[in-house]
Amino acid sequence: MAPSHLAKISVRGLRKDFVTRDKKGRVTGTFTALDSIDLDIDDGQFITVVGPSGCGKSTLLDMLGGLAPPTAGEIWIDGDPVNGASLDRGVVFQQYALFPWLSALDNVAFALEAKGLSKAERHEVAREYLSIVGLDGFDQRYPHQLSGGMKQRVALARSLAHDPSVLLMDEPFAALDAQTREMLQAELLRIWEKSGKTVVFITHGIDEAIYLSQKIAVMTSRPGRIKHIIDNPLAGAPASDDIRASPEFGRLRHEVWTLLRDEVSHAAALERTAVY
Ligand SMILES: Nc1ncnc2c1ncn2[C@@H]1O[C@H](COP(=O)(O)OP(=O)(O)OP(=O)(O)O)[C@@H](O)[C@H]1O
Repeated sequence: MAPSHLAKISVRGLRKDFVTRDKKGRVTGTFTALDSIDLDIDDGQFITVVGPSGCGKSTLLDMLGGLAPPTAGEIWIDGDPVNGASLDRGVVFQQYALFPWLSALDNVAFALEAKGLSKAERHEVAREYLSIVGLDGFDQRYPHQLSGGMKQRVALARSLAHDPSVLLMDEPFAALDAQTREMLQAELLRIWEKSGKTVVFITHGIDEAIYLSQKIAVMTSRPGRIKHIIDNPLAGAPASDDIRASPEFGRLRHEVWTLLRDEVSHAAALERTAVY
C-alpha cells in the first residue's frame, strides 16, 4: 500500500520479527513482535501509543526513529522512506542517557557537534534550550547533582536542540514521581503547542495519554497491532482547565481501559506460558 502524501509520518504493513535463542545462544526460531501496522500521523500531531507490556511499543518507536530496520513494511517521513537515524527525529528514552562526566550545558552542547557550530555557538543554543525546559541556572550542574525530573529535562533539551520536526518519546516520564511527572507533562504540552512538532509518545499511563495527546493508538498484545485509534475530544483544552477532574476524562479513561483490558490479560497469559 502506498503512503499517504498528506501525512507527516506514514507507516504501511510494518512487521518486526525477532529471533529466539536457547540458553546457549543458538537460534531456535523467530517470533513476530509487531505485525500489519498501518498508521498515518499528521504534521504537528501529538499521538500517544498505549498497549500491554511487551506488545512492541518500543520496537515501533525504534523503527520510527530508524534505530532498527523493519522485517517487512515501510515508514515514510515527509514522503521519504526511513532508512536510518536522522537528526530530524529526536528520541527521548525513559532512562536519561546523559553523559555523567559532562555538565548539563555540555550534555546538550555535545549533541550539537554534528551541526558544525563553534563551541560558543553550541553553548548559546544549549543555554537557550535549557531555559526552554525550565533549567535556567542549572547549566553547570552534573547529572548526579540533578533530580530525575531535571535529568529528563536535560534529555529533552538535548533532543530539542537539533530542532527536529519529529519527537519520539519512549515512556520519558515513567521513572519520575507523580508530581514531577505532571509538571513535565504540562511543560511538554507547552513546548509542543509553541513548536508545532509532531510527537509520538509511548506510555503505560492511560491518564497521561488522555492528558497529552490528540490521538491515542491502542495496541493489541503480541504480535502488536493497532487495535483502535481514539480521537481525544479533550485535546486543546485551555491549560487552566483541570481536565483530569472532568467527567469526559473519566469516560475516556474507561474507553481506553475497555480496549486494553483483554489485551493486558492476553499478554499476561502469553507471559505465563512463554509462547514466543
Ligand atoms: N532486540 C530484541 N531481540 C529479541 N526480542 C526482542 C528485542 N527487542 C524486543 N524484543 C521482544 O519483542 C517484544 C516487544 O518488545 P518491546 O520492548 O517493543 O515491547 P513494549 O510494548 O515496549 O514493552 P514494555 O511496555 O514492557 O516496555 C517483547 O517480547 C520483547 O521481549
